[in-house]
Amino acid sequence: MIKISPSILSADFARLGAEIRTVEQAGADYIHVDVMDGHFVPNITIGAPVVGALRQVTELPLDVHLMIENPDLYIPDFAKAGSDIITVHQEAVPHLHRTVQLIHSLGKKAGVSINPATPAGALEVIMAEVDLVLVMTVNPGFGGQSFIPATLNKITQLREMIDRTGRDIELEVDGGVKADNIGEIAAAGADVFVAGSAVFNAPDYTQAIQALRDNVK
Ligand SMILES: O=C(CO)[C@H](O)[C@H](O)COP(=O)(O)O
Ligand SMILES: [Fe+2]
Repeated sequence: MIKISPSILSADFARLGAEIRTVEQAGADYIHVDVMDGHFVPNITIGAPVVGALRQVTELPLDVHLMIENPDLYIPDFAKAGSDIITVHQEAVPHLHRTVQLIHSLGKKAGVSINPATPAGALEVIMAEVDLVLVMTVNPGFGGQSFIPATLNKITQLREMIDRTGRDIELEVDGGVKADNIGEIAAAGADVFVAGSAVFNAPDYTQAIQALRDNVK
């Protein structure tokens, strides 16, 4: 069973509460929240207060993707605001094991993400500790970009690494996921799919989420 995590980056920020309710009714499994600081990535989005506001309008797990430098400074705020999964970037963190321990100490699931140019092997040692691996399939910073096909092989490698642990680790893919490519991404081994523009730019969110599911064998 796959999971769909609509990214609110492509939602109407002026009507965020209504957008979240609509996408929840449309069959979303998670709500993906993209946090950007203008340093790790060339864009600025939202912070913990917005996560706290979203927590009031949905029961769905909040899947918080931190594209920020020094995440240890802000992880307690995101945990308190009601995040369920907190994902940091391997490239942004000097002491990844310590950061994963911090997330777990706050009672949250810990995810680690890698950029398109970072090899799968960068996660080998931390794999025993994480709950979720997030593979960026576009360069982080913006919604609506095209899937980078060279990342498919990395998804296969990470699936093998996860299976070797024998642990229940989710393999999430983020960037350029559409109904016409989700099948091959799922075949490579991913089981959680972030979809921003594919859902929020569609006229009917229920149909858009169903179209994603229908293309996975
Ligand atoms: O982390 C992200 C960008 O850095 C977003 O989650 C991602 O781009 C989703 O948007 P889309 O599905 O439109 O590609
Ligand atoms: Fe994201």
